[in-house]
Amino acid sequence: MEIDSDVDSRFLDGSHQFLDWFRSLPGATFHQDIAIEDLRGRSAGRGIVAKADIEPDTVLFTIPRTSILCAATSPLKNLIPDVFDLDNQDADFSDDDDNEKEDDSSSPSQNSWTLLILMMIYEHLRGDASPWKPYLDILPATFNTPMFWTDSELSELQASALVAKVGKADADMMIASKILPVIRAHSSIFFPSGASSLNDDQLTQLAHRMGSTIMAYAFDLEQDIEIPEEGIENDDEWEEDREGKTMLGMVPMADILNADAEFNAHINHGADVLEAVSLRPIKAGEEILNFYGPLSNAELLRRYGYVTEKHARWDVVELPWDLVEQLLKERFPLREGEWEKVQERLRSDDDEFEEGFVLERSSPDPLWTGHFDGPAVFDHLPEELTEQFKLCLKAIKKVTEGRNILAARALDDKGLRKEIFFETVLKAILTRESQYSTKLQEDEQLLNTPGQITDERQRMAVWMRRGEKQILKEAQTWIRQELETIRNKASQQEDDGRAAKRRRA
Ligand SMILES: C[S@@+](CC[C@H](N)C(=O)[O-])C[C@H]1O[C@@H](n2cnc3c(N)ncnc32)[C@H](O)[C@@H]1O
Repeated sequence: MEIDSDVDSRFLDGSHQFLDWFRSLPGATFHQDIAIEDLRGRSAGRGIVAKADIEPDTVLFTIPRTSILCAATSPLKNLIPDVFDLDNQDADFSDDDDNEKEDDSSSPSQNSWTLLILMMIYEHLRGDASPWKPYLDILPATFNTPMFWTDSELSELQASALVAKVGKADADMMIASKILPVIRAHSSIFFPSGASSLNDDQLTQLAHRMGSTIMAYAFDLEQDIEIPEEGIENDDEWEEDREGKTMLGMVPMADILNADAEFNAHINHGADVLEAVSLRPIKAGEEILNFYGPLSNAELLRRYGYVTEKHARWDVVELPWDLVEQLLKERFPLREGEWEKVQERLRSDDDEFEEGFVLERSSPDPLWTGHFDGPAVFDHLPEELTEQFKLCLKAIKKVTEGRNILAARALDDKGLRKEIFFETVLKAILTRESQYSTKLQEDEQLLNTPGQITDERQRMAVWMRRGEKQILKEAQTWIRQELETIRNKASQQEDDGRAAKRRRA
């Protein structure tokens, strides 16, 4: 990547000023053997790199809680207390999973996510007066998340379910209903006399920028109060909350750490400080890496705007039920009107019925050292899919009052049912594969031929869709093996039956 020398020196100045500011915070520490480095050459922005070998359990840096930008520290909370008073709003976002308003981006009530956007906009507009200025200066102004992609860039995602999750329209609605009205109602606070105001378009853009920064940089501050003792297996703490239900904060320095599926550092959350600690020996020159969670590359791209080879182990692909259902309709021809009844029965229990299923490998969580102890393997189909398939057979039997012999037999005979199940899912997977406009080999060739892809967004899109196609291929191989086992077993049973007959004769 070519880097303009002016931009370059501003980038370096930004890092220096930020580090000076950070070091001056009461209670902050920054280990002498680490440094903030320019990693733009590999499209990774800033990162922290070891300058000498580092022992495990070394405190790499310490962040005083007072330096975190969140509802507990932001002066905005005292300036507009009503807006921050979540208890007295229509929607309670505390921890009620069933609260429907929680996802309602058109409701005016706030959540921890929108409040942090407001705090960041406020601090940004304060300019030099903001105590977080050197920190805000190094936060990104542009993003590589698909939210900011053009239609033509988005088309590179092809048939990925990510297309439906980009969420630009929802974000626009959230900004229009929750952010702009608050700023306009308190314009003297956001734009004190002398400060030039921003029009709605400019404010909307600023809110998008802050929202995307939070998505990729903020930490969930409530779940992490306890310091983990024995590593992080089975610990949900990396499942950072981006749905607005918990207290989010911007944590200077902790968010300079890049991350990968194999990592070597962890942020411990203490009562007064947060500490970055090495999990294992780190060699001089190695990047210090955090962990953002067991995320697929599609999810990594959606939230953080990057993809990595190691995260491919958690790649997923969605299989819509419609594809399976269509094949069942062909396999079990029914009389006019009967199929609609089957569909109705299946959907009669809203809680049980699934519109789609996620195909994924079995992949153990990383060890507390940040390593894996085994490969990710495709070795199962979702249980819920097997269950829904069986429910569909039951619905066919019921609707046809037992007239459909195949459905009735498949319900009684587990082996036959399994065979029909795998055959159907295999065909559905082949159809799903054909929804992508290029084949796996073409994507591989694109990625492996130097000069074929010059655009970073295109590279990430091809990388991500190739990962989904790889799962589809692995699923086919696994299902074919399962089918072979089932058929071998059935023919063995037939042979045994014939041999027994001969013996009796
Ligand atoms: C919390 S920030 C980390 C610091 C960031 N590199 C910066 O310059 O401000 C998260 C962002 O860093 C980038 N990032 C993190 N890990 C990365 C990796 N392994 N490879 C490439 N980019 C990465 C992504 O752009 C992501 O949205």
